[in-house]
Amino acid sequence: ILKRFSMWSSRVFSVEVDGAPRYFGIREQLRGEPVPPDVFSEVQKQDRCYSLLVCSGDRVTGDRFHWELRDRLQRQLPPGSGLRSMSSFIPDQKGSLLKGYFLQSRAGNSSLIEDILTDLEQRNPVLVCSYSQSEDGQQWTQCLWYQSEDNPVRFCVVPSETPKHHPSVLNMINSDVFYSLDEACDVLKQCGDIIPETRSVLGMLPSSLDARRKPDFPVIVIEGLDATGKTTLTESLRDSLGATLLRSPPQCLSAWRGRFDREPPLIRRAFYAVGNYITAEQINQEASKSPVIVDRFWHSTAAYAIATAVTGPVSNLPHEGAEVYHWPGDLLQPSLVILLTLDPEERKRRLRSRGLMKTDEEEELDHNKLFRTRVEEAYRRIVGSACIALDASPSADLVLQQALLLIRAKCHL
Ligand SMILES: Nc1ncnc2c1ncn2[C@@H]1O[C@H](COP(=O)(O)OP(=O)(O)O)[C@@H](O)[C@H]1O
Ligand SMILES: Nc1ccn([C@H]2C[C@H](O)[C@@H](COP(=O)(O)OP(=O)(O)O)O2)c(=O)n1
Repeated sequence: ILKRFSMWSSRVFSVEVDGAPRYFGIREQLRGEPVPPDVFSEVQKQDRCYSLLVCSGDRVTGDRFHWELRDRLQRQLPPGSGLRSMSSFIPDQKGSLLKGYFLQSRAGNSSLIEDILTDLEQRNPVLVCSYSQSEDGQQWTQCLWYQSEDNPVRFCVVPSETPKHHPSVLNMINSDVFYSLDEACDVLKQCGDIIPETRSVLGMLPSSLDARRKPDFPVIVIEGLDATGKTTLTESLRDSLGATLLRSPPQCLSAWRGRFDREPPLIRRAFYAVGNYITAEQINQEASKSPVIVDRFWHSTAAYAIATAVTGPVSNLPHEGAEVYHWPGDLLQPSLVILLTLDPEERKRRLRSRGLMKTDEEEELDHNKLFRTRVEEAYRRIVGSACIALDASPSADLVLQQALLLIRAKCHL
C-alpha cells in the first residue's frame, strides 16, 4: 500500500467542500509561517480529522469497495461526524489518483472512530492517516495511522495551489468514459462473479460487431437533459420521416439498467458504453432500410460521466479539445446530433408536468446548478459528430419544424 502512496510530498490532497475541491499538500518540514489550509478552517479545537484512501491494486474491487464504503461510514460514524469525499494524486501523473474520504470527529467520539478505522485498515486495502493540530491552532500535521503513536512520522500540512487539472481528469479515460468496446467489456467481464447480470448484458452483444460501417440512410441523434423534449421530438420525427426510432440504452438492456445505476461509475459507465455499441448495431441494421432517429447516444454517456467525475465549476472540466471529448474510434458516428437546450425553469416545469425522474443524476441536475452547467458544457465540447443546439422552448410543433429544417439541410432528407 505504501508503494502506491509513494512520493508523499509530491502528492496533493483534495477534499470536497460545498461541491468543489479544496487542496492541500504535505511537507516533511515546514518552510516559513504556518498557514492552515482552508480544509481545516472550520475544524473546532477538540475535533480530530482522519483521511482514508483506498489503495486496491484491482480497479473493479477498489471502486466497488470505495463506493460501498460511503454508506458503511455513514451508518457507523457517530452523529455529528463530518464525512467528505477526498482524493490524493500527483498532479498531471495519470494513474496516481487514490479516492477516499476525509472524516472529522467531534470531541469525545475519537475512540469510536479510531476503532472503526483500525478495523477497516486491518481488513481492507486502505491507507488511514490522522491529523493533529498544534496548540495555537495554526499548524496541522499528518501521520500514517498504522504507525504506533509513540514514533509517528509526521508531515506538515501546507496549502497547495490549485493544480492545472482536476484530479478526476487523471483517471477518466476508460474509467469514466470508455473509448472502445473492448475496454468496456473488459470491465464488465471482471464483474461476472460479483454482478451475475453482466453475463446477460454481454450476451446481448452481437457476435460480430461492425459499429463503424457507414449507414445507407441518415442517422439523427436527439440529445439533451431530462425533460427537454427528446421523447416528444423523436416520436414526431419518426412519424414525419417514416423513420425507425431507437434509443440508448437499448430496450433489450432495460431489465438490468436499474441494477447498474446502483454501481460505481467504472461499472455503470461500462454498462452504458456497451449499450451504445448494441444500439449502434441496431442502427446499422435499420439504417439499411430507412432513416433512423436515436434518443440519446454517446454524447449523453460521455457528458454525464465527465460532469459527474469532475466537481466544482465548469472551469474544472477538461479543456476544450482534450482527448476525453473525442468520439470512440470503433463507434458509429451519426449523420447529425441535435442538442435540445431549454431554460432551467421551463425544464423544471415540464419535468413536474411529466413527473418520473429516471436516475439519481437526473435528480442531481435540478438541485445542483454546478452539475447541470458541467453537463451542458461537456455536451458542447464533444467532437466527432456535428452537434447542433436547438432551442426547445417553443411549442412541440415548432420545435419539430425547426428540427426538420435542420435535418433536411444537413442530411438532404
Ligand atoms: N416543446 C414543448 N413545449 C412544451 N412542453 C413540451 C414540449 N416538448 C415536450 N413537452 C412536455 O415536456 C415533458 C417532457 O418531455 P419529454 O419528451 O418526455 O422530454 P425528455 O424525453 O427529454 O425527458 C412532457 O410532459 C412533454 O409533454
Ligand atoms: N446513452 C446514454 C443514455 C443515458 N445515460 C444516463 C445519463 C443519465 O444519468 C441518464 C439519463 O437517461 P434517462 O433515460 O433518465 O433520461 P431521459 O428520461 O431519456 O431524458 O442515463 C447514459 O449515460 N448514456
